[in-house]
Amino acid sequence: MLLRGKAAAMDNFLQIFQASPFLFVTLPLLVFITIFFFTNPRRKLPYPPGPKGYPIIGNMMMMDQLTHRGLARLAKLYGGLLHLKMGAVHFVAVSTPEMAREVLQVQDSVFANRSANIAITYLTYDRADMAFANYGPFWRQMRKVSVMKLFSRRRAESWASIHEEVDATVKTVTERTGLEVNIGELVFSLTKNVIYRAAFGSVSHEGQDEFVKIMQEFSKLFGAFNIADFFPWLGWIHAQAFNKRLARARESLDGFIDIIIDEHIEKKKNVNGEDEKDEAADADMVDELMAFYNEDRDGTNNLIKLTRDNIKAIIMDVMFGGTETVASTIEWAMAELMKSPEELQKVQEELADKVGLNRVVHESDLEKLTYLKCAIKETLRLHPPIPLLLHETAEETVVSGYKIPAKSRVMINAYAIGQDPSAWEDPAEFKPSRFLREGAPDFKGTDFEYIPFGSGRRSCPGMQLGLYALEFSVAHLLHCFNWELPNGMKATELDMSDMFGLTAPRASRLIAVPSYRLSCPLTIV
Ligand code: HEM
Repeated sequence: MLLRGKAAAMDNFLQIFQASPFLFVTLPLLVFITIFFFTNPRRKLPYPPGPKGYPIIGNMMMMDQLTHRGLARLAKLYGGLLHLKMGAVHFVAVSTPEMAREVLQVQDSVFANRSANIAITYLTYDRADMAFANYGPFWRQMRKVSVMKLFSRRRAESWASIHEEVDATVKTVTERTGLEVNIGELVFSLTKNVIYRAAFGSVSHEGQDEFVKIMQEFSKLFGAFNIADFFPWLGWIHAQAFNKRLARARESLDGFIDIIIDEHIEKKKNVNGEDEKDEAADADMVDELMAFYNEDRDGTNNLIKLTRDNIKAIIMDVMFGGTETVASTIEWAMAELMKSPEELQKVQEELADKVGLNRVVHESDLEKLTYLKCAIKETLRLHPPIPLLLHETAEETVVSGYKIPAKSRVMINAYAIGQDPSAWEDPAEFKPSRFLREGAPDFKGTDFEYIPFGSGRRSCPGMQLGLYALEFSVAHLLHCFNWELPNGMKATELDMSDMFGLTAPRASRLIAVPSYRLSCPLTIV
């Protein structure tokens, strides 16, 4: 009886399936998905430790903690891998060399995307550049063009503009001996001129001032708070005003660079045959990039295509990547050395010893200036100009037993890592001699306790150029001049606080009084 009942129930069950083949397919699928969901080992994994957030808004009340110093403080409480949730977005902060190795080496490909907010996406022509493009074939192409054409050693060496601009800076300082010099403004102007000339080949100061204004507005917009970045469905709240500002900023850049691109196209048309060789020798970055633009249009090069938007966005990368980073490091190096007079003396003695005081420093002298190089390395450890490396996960992954969701914004804290007490003795002290010892960490990107230029696929392509500009400028400023703090200020009174933005420059500009140090009159070679 019971068996007959069971058989009847089974018959009914099969009849339902026969009547509905759709159910026949979907039900097992649903069962499979449910089993997979509940047995997926990652589902049970926790997020990395972090402060508890509120429903919906998560940790948004801690927005002001998303700086290199704020995150370093939180890392002391929660560890080297920290999780925060801002609205709908997951944030992960990496603050120890071990965790940096995990994300920049072991799982490099998962962490190689770049996070970009709405403003960055719009202002980079929908990420048409290298710095904000996600990792993939397009980024590889942009990186290849940039490395081949803009950052190669051959090109770095041909950047006579570094020499000319450093000479001009030394001349300016010579005219101000005995007077206060704003070192911050001086070196910002130096690096801005170098990069501007390298990019556009022009020295027009009128154009530069306009361009600097455009860059400043871009910089503000890159970092501006926009609720839509955290709650996409709330974008309408101040979208109109914000979007108008974005559109105005991009129009100004278009107006500026389109004219330069058109001029370069005209120049190219007027150059032919033999002249072309001379032109190639002093080609600026727009010339180099335009070559790909033209080749593509002629149909002779199908490998790399560059649109106008690509060219504009890459030029912005170089401007942002190369100006403030180098300028703020020169200023920090001068400040740290003035704060430690015995270290300053060692660097200046080395300059007197290896170069002498009868001529200025030449490029070939740099190799001999070991202690100066150590002082610059130490400056980059204490003050990495890009303190937070901003990456994004391409897919969900697991680090150290913690779940990291796809599209998490990952902030690798180069500042906190450079001060990690397990990797550095007396981490807060300025001690260039630590880089003298055999096996001391190097910039190469394989020593994860020291990553001022990043590491792995997204590491800085302008490193060689940046280091060269840094060493050459600091060597000149310390070789040609002695420096005193103004108004009898003691070295210990020097304010060493920093600001947080895309870079971390000094909060107050370094002011000092130069006196001429060479035993010969200044002859610029
Ligand atoms: C003191 C000098 C410099 C320092 C410390 C520095 C540091 C860095 C760092 C930390 C990154 C990000 C790495 C990452 O996300 O993992 C980076 C990326 C970049 N840097 Fe530099 N940089 C310097 C100079 C320069 C110069 C002179 C240029 C160009 C002329 C430049 C162009 C770039 C570009 C285009 C990127 C983006 C690369 C990509 O996303 O693929 N940098 N830099």
